[in-house]
Amino acid sequence: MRGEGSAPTARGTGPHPPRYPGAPAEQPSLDNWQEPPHNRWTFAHLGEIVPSATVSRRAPHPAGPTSRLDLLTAAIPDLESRLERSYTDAFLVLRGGELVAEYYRDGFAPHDRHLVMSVSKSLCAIVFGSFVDEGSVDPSQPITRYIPELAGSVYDGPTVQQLLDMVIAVDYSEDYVDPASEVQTHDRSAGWRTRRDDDPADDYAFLVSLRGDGTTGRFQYCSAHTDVLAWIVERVSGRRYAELLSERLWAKLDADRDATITVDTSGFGFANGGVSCTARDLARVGRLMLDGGLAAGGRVVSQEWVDATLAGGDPAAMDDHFPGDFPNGSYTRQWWCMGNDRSNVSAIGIHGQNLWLDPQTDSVVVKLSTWPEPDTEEWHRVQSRLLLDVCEALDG
Ligand SMILES: NCCCCCC(=O)NCCCCCC(=O)O
Repeated sequence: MRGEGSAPTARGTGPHPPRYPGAPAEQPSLDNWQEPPHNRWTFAHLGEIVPSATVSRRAPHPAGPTSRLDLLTAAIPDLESRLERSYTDAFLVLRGGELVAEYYRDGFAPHDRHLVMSVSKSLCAIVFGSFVDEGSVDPSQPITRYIPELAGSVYDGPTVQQLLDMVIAVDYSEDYVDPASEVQTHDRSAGWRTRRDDDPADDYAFLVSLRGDGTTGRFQYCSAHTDVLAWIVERVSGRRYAELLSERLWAKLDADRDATITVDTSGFGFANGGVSCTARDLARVGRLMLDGGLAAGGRVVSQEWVDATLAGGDPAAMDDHFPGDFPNGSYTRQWWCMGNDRSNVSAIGIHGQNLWLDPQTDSVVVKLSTWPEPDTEEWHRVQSRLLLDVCEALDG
């Protein structure tokens, strides 16, 4: 992956996959995108360079909420008001192949994409699992075997499996509302907030800057770890993460719509939180998990990978902080495992995003929301109570 087409990098983090095959060393940027040879590519990918709005072919949106909840309301009469009160934009229940219920708030339609925040992490893990399956990544190996540029960082020593399970002590505050937190520096490096002069040049450079005390084994939620996973699959394939997410997952879902992922100035997809997609397409991802890694377009990831995810991780590794009331909860391969008697497993994103699996009823529940706060114990409780009530209604 070196030489022609390798993207220039922030010092010490490259090479990275080129934005497009055959791109010269100087990659497309805000300063050169209108010039050849970049314009051949940028004119068809402008959203990666200049913020772009969607011009919907369906405008205006239908007035009022779209709601089909009748199969659940006998068991949960106040379902619609609970969805409203928990700032739901989209809600969907799929049992086997049957669409049992669907709800979209006023102003949000089934074809609208919604930011899924850290649900993106669980999508990344599926892509990552496909690389493990084919033998190009070995989770027992040190992270620096794949990304030597991480030598000297917190990632110098831990294994890939520890990265997947987030059991690395890292100087990274995941306090979303603290301007001094690392998660906000991470956001700025990735183009999610206005840059400051001394910020790392891009997400790769941010990852290289992270430090820790060298201990492993205790769960510490850290969004940066997912971007390292994405970096690893980029490095072993020589392809951009956005392309890998498309080829290895999205293209196999028979999805209604393309998903999107935000990119930084180097074109690196924000694997930990930057995916947007429709509720129905996200439900297709849940389906493939319950179907042992098989999607409409063929096998995505092995049954073994899926089984290991659904089996859960080590509850003893968790701190007391698990979203909702799940004392036996665990985290493995970028999924939250509730450790309850239903064996629920979920992809979770701040502000109320859930891709919730209920193996007992072979059901997937998607809830996409816009809670006014990113992440409070109380909101997680409200959300998980609702999701559990839906599962219990499906039992009946
Ligand atoms: N800054 C970019 C996006 C970060 C998205 C973070 C996210 O969605 N996190 C989910 C946290 C889940 C619950 C964690 C907890 O309660 O411990």
